This record gives sequence, structure tokens and C-alpha cells, in this order.
Amino acid sequence: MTEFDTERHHIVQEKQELPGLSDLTAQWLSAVGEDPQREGLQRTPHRVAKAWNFLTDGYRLTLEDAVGDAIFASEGSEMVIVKDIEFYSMCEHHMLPFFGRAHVAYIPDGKILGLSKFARIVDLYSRRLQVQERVTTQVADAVQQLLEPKGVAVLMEGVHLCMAMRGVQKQNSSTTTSAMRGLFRSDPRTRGEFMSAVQGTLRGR
Ligand SMILES: Nc1nc2c(ncn2[C@@H]2O[C@H](COP(=O)(O)OP(=O)(O)OP(=O)(O)O)[C@@H](O)[C@H]2O)c(=O)[nH]1
Ligand SMILES: [Zn+2]
Repeated sequence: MTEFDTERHHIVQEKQELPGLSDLTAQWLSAVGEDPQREGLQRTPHRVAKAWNFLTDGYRLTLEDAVGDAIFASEGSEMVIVKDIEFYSMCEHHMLPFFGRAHVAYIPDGKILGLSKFARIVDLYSRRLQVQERVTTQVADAVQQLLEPKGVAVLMEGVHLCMAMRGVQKQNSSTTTSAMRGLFRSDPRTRGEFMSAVQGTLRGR
């Protein structure tokens, strides 16, 4: 484990509370009609302050933290696809979860990235208050910036609890967002190869 992994692991362990959040959570409990002093809720503000440290740790990590030194020189220029990366995010409008799968592909141009780092990049941008479109473009832009490849494609499919638990209350709807760069944008065959590789994994197909 590198020094960075140890440090990141520490954040992911949810050991620390976000400063100020436990007091606000106690107020929140009162606002929804609860008694923050009742036995089952006494530690809840502290649990929430730790859980939100994890759920939003993307604000406290940089792209460099997420990828470390895992950029390697390589001759290859075939499409690389990392499929079915699960993500969990919080919508910025209602602060309710949205979650699903991300697929990331690129065509190298001299540089490749350690495969696990695509999942770390997805986590970096998911663990914030977000809209799905922005997570998708931020992941694509990050891969573009790190590798300067011949093309990048990101496809995300998410279920938004703000559309299921409340609001329009649609239980089966999902949202697909995409960001295409380079050859994935300019060459329909490249885009088609990517889409057919990930399509079978989309919900309900
Ligand atoms: N584009 C986009 N919209 C989102 C995302 N997550 C939630 N939303 C939408 O954000 C919108 C906020 O709309 P508003 O009318 O301001 O809020 P609201 O009255 O709570 O809307 P309803 O959810 O329709 O009850 C809703 O249409 C949500 O479905 C997302 O990731 N991307
Ligand atoms: Zn929402």
C-alpha cells in the first residue's frame, strides 16, 4: 500500500466527523419532529457527520490523489473499456441518493492508466453533491487531462431516489448520460463499438 492509499483509506474509514455537521443534524432531527435526545437518536448526529464525510470525500481529494503514480507509457492504441463501475452520489437539488453504473472507455495515445483508477475517478466526482450530467463530463475531462488519449467515452446510468421516493414517484425510470471526446465523438464506428460493448449491461435490456 502506498502512502497515499493509507491516507485515503483513512478518510474512507469514516473515522472523522465533518466539523459542525453533528450539531446541524441534531437541529434537523428536531425540525422533522424528532427528539434528538431519545435513546435511539443520541449518537445519530455523530454517525451522520461521519457518514457524510465519506459520502462527500470527493471534495477533500484531488485528481492527483485519486490516480497516484499509475500512469504508464504504452505502445498500444486499442480501445480499453472498464465497464460496470458502480457509483453512489447525492443529487444537489434534494440531497437524496442517485446511483447506478458507469462505463469508461478510452483509446490510448502513448499513455495508459491503472485500471482501478477509473473507479477511483468515478468515486472522486460521485462523492459530492452532483447532477449526473456533471459527474459524467467531469470523469471524461479527467481522463482526457491525465492521458491525452485519442478518445474518451463515459456512459452513466443512474436511478434517482428523488424521482422514486418523492416528487413524480416513478420507480422504474433510469437516466443515461454520456460524454464523448475525440474519436468517440468524430467517428461513429468507434462510438458504435463502445455502445455495443456496454449496452447489454444497461438496466432492463
Ligand atoms: N438534469 C438533472 N436533473 C436532476 C438530477 N437529479 C435530480 N434532478 C432534477 O432536478 C429537478 C429539480 O426541479 P425543481 O422543480 O426545482 O424541484 P422540485 O419541485 O423538487 O421538482 P420535482 O422533483 O419534480 O418535485 C427535478 O426535475 C429533478 O428530477 C440530475 O442528476 N440531473
Ligand atoms: Zn433530486
